[in-house]
Amino acid sequence: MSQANEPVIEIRGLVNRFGSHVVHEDLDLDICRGEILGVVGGSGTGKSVLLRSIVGLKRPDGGSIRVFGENLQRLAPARRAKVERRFGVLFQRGALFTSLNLQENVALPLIEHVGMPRTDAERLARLKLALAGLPPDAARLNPAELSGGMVKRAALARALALDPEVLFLDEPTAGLDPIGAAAFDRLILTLRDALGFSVFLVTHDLDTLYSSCDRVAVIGDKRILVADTLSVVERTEDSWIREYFHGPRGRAASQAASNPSALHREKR
Ligand SMILES: Nc1ncnc2c1ncn2[C@@H]1O[C@H](COP(=O)(O)OP(=O)(O)OP(=O)(O)O)[C@@H](O)[C@H]1O
Repeated sequence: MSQANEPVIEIRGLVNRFGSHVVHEDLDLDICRGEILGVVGGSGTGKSVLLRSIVGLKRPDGGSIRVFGENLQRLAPARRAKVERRFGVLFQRGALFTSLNLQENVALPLIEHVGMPRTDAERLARLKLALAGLPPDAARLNPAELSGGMVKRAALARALALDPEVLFLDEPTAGLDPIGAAAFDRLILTLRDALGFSVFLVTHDLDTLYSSCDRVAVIGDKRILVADTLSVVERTEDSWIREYFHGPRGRAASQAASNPSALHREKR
C-alpha cells in the first residue's frame, strides 16, 4: 500500500434518515489510500445507505463527507460530478443495461463521460472485460446470457471503465458459490495491487474479510463501532461482533485464513 493511512475519504458526524427513521447518527469513518476496507454489520444497519451517500446517490441529512480533500456537500454540481467520476461502483445486482451487450455496457461511461468515439470506447471496453477475467467472446453477450459470476465480472469491468481511484463494491460475492466467491476475492486483490485503487467493500462474507481486507469497519447503533485490523476488531467488546466473528462461521473463516490449504481460499 502506498502512502498508507492517508485518507482519500473522510466522513465526519454523518447523519442519514428516512422520515423519522434515523439510519446514521454522528458516524465517522476514513477510507485510506490503497486499502481494502471491509464494511460489515447486521442487516439494515445502513451499509448500503452509507455507500450511497458517499457516491452521491443519497444526500446526507448532516455531517460532512470529504473526498480527495473536498467537501462534497459544498461543491457545485459540475465539480461534484467530476469528483464522483473518480469512483467506480459495483451494485449488488450488477445494474447492467439488459438491452446492451457487455462491450456496449462497459463502453457507455467512456462515451458519456469522456466523449470517447464509440470504436475506441468499445476497444477499451474489451480490455476492461479481459481485466475482469472474462473471455473475449463474452463481449457480445447480453446480461441475460451470463452466469451470476460473469454478471459480477461484467459489472466490475464497467466499474473499472473510468480507471477509478476508489472502487465501491456492494456485496460482490453474494449469490456466488464458494469457489467463484474466492476467485472474485482474489481478482479484487490482484487488481488493487496492480492498479493501486482503494476499495470500500460492503459484505456479509467472512471469508472475504479474512482473505482480502486490510481493515474492517463494523456498523451498529447508527455509527461505526470499530474500524481497524481484523485482530483488533475480533477483540472488540460488542455482542454482535462477538457473535459474528466468534460464531461457527467466523471461526471457520479465521482458521481457513490462517491455513489456506485447508479450504479453497488463498490468503495473500
Ligand atoms: N430509499 C429508502 N427509503 C426508506 N428507507 C430506506 C431506504 N433505503 C434504505 N432504507 C432503510 O435504511 C435502513 C438501512 O438500509 P441499508 O440497505 O443501508 O441496510 P444494509 O445494512 O445495507 O442491509 P443489508 O445487509 O440487509 O443489505 C433500512 O432500515 C432500510 O429499510
